[in-house]
Amino acid sequence: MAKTLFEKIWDAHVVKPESTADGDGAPAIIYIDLHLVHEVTSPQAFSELERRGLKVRCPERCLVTIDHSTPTLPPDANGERPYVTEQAHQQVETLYRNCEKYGLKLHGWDSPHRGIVHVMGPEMGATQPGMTIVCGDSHTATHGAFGALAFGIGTTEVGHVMATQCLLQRKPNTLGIRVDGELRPGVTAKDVILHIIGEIGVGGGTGSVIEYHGSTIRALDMEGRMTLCNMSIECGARAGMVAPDETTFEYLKGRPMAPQGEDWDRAVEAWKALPTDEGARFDREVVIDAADIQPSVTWGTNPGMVIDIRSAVPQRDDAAAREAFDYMQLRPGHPLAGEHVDVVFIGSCTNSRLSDLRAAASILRDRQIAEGTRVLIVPGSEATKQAAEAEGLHEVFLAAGAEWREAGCSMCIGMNGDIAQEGELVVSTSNRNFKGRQGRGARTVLASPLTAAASAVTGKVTDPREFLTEPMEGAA
Ligand SMILES: CC(C)[C@H](C(=O)O)[C@@H](O)C(=O)O
Ligand code: SF4
Repeated sequence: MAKTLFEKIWDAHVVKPESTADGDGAPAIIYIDLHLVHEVTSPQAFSELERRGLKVRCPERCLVTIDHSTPTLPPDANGERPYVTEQAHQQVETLYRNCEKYGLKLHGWDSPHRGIVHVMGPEMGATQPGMTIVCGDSHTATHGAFGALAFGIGTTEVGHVMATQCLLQRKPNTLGIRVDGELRPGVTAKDVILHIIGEIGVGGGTGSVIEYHGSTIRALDMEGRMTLCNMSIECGARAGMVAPDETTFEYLKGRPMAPQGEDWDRAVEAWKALPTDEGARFDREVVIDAADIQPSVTWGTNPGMVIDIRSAVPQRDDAAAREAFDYMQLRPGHPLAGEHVDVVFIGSCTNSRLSDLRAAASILRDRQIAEGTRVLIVPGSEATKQAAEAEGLHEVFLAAGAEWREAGCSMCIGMNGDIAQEGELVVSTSNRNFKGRQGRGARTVLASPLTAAASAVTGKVTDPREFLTEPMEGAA
């Protein structure tokens, strides 16, 4: 029978199928290949292990790091890290202690790989096609870019996976999102996913595993595919995935945790069998034309409130829109482009990889950031930071007047103290624009790294095509 990518991975990992015998049916038990762990959602799970006197079943299947509560400013003269609160400090210290106690390798401050868990997993080659991957973190969907089934779990489940390497799950349904055609100049993977969420809405993927396919998706590099899959959760999907292909294999080859030698050849053979079979059906399908996608931004307080950057904020009069207009201090029918920008944040597991930093640098090179705008650029991992510095990107950023920080989640969520002030407008390459996400009263506009960099230069929400040297195809 023809199967989808999702079905192949699901079937290969079922330890015990869902029982439908008793009406409700017990969920399936599935095996987990890789468990990503960070300091925020692990403490209770470790406490539970301790309470029950259990061990971590497969320490070698855990990839552990610190990312959310970590300061992005360097240590002081005494080597002290500037933690925002003692609680943030303790969260990190607790993970150090738990890793020691349970025999887990922690990519802590001294690791050259440390970073946002969704950036470092792929970078290390830990994320591989065909795997089941979980993390106590909603943006685990990022790893689906490799043709893995990757999704976020709750803290209780983090404990289950630690103890058993298995998880109870109901089989989700599938949603195919096909995007065909060439992207217009200045349009990036971030614009594709913002456009998709704008089209299908924040509930458009609820309960589903999305497979992104079509010629536009095939043409994306791995970092673009990660950006795309990363935001799947923002339309309510359980996971997002892209079938593996040569682009995937080329990215993974030679990475520290990827298979080597003959194992590599065997792995690639197996991975080639993963893509959705001809004739396999998704439960639902959405089709998008790449030509319809423009640089996109959010205007409201959820990631589905999206407009083409040249459009006016919609003339909506429903309760959600009114609340959003009020919080965002925007008026329906007026353009968002041209609004004063207080802060630009380039970072997060959506857009903090080398290609994102290069995109930002392509606009910031030999330019200055507008007066009255603060720009924070935070690489996703220590390895990304090193790679960016090796090609001099940090010099471009510093010369433009931006701040160049240590790797971590930073202002995506502000748990480490990197926040915007009340009322400030932030153009942010992250994935959530909820009220207060980037600081109490801070107003978030989600955008691509190109749009963020263009807005940094002008100090206003700006169409990045104003900075492109190529002809502005489609621009009115
Ligand atoms: C802190 C963590 C549990 C949370 C998540 O689940 O995604 C965070 O990463 C986020 O992006 O909101
Ligand atoms: S970068 Fe943001 S979205 Fe990603 S894991 Fe960290 S807080 Fe969550």
